[in-house]
Amino acid sequence: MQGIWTTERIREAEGRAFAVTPDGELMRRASFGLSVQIADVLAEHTGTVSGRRVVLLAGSGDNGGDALWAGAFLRRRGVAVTAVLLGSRAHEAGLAALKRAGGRVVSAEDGPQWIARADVVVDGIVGISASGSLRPEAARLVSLVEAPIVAVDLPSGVDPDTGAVDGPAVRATRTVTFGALKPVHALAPSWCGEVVLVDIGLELTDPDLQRLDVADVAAAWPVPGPEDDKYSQGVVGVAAGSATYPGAAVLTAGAAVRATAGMVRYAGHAADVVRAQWPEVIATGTVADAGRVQAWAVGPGIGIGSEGRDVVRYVLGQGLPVCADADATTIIAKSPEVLDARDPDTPLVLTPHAGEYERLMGRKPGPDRVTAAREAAKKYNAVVLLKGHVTVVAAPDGRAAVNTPRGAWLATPGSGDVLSGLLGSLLAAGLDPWLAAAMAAHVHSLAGAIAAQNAPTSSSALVHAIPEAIRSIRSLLS
Ligand SMILES: NC(=O)C1=CN([C@@H]2O[C@H](COP(=O)(O)OP(=O)(O)OC[C@H]3O[C@@H](n4cnc5c(N)ncnc54)[C@H](OP(=O)(O)O)[C@@H]3O)[C@@H](O)[C@H]2O)[C@@H](O)CC1
Ligand SMILES: Nc1ncnc2c1ncn2[C@@H]1O[C@H](COP(=O)(O)OP(=O)(O)O)[C@@H](O)[C@H]1O
Ligand SMILES: [K+]
Repeated sequence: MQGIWTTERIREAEGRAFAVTPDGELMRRASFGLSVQIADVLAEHTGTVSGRRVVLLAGSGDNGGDALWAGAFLRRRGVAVTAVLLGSRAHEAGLAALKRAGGRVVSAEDGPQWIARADVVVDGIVGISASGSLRPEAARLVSLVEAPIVAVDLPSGVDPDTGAVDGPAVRATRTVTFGALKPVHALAPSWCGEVVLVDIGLELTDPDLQRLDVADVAAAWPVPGPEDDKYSQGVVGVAAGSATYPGAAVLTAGAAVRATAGMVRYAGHAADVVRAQWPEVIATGTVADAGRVQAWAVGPGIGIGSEGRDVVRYVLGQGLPVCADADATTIIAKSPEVLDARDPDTPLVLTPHAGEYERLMGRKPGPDRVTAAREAAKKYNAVVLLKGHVTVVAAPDGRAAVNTPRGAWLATPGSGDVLSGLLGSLLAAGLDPWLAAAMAAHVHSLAGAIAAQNAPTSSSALVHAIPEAIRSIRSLLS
């Protein structure tokens, strides 16, 4: 698991580290690591380092100080460095170091002519003490940049703790952060670009947020053993689709088929279509006739009328783990009494997108999606997987995981149905529901990238890419 810490926790850890390190040492470590990364981006984009031009956009705080010190290190490698000073003041020691090393210092007014000729621009405007989007002077200069941008600690203008952007902000090619990952790095990947973590010796435990490593998913993915049979791996029940939406049934059941070697049962009006597409599925017309399962995936395409409501109430009443998706979330929002059928100790995973979240909570998720997911998890005593470009998974006990996407090809109809089939099969295998949801999101986005290969894809292709995604994850173990 990768740990992610809020800026408040980072500041506390920095305070502890300050107390036991010589003055300026943490910034020296940070800015040296930063200079190495700036040189790397220079080499990647221009082929060389020496003789290239770097412009530093330096704000008034320590973030600007990091940039100025990194500029001084780059001077030693023959880079022409110009600092454009923003804000009311500049980091004194950093400014002196850059000047000593032969760097040029100009005012914001003179910035544009230097920015126009830069090979790389460094965003040292603001770091973890940021509030709000870029101020007008910084925003104007950033809008002129055509060169790749290396962001110091985080892209300025993006909220460090939520990743929200509500005005001008920096879009970085690479973000070089120090000590530990902050929420912005997981929640705003399209603003951060590639994120590189430089160790400056901070000590942090008990992360506020987590992100699954491939190795975590590989280690926890259920694999049949010699003693297993088709039942013992966990039978997943799929209650999805309808005469109007048979595709939802095919996709949800198909994802379960592709994600597990165990049995998949289907119950609903699309039994014939499901059987035709997936002959290995045992399909029946109603949930009551489905036979024994170890978990249910319910909701995609079932409709939100009384029949759908009865289906949701039935599966919630079975004392089994349930993934309630799509129409099932709307039914729960509109008729919360269906939850009375549930034993509160049995796992429930809700998988709303923003619109379904609004129905469940009576308000939009807003810019702080982690808090939004945590609040819904508390309210429903359920794991909540909040869908979007970045998916957040929160448990009622406060654990939260973030899945950083691999592109946006999953924004295609039916891809949520695939996610619920995947998740249902992991619940049936007996995994902790929070881990199951985070793993499903991870494999879903990897399968999306495999299916897409940088071109439009479809949810059917996504289903077929699931084994390849699992194979590539498990290849780590061999
Ligand atoms: N501590 C450590 O151990 C280490 C810390 N390190 C580094 O320090 C950084 C944190 O530095 P920090 O705390 O000095 O604040 P920082 O983020 O530079 O902001 C400063 C000032 O910017 C302003 N400002 C605010 N919002 C703004 C906006 N939207 N647009 C424009 N300006 C805005 C506001 O000042 P104002 O202009 O209001 O006076 C604010 O006070 C951290 O990210 C890392 O890079 C590393 O060296 C490793 C060791
Ligand atoms: N822009 C995006 N980038 C990455 N993933 C996305 C994006 N938009 C949607 N997704 C993912 O695609 C899936 C869409 O699910 P959902 O909204 O339920 O769609 P549908 O009902 O069509 O299946 C979710 O897993 C979501 O996280
Ligand atoms: K920055």
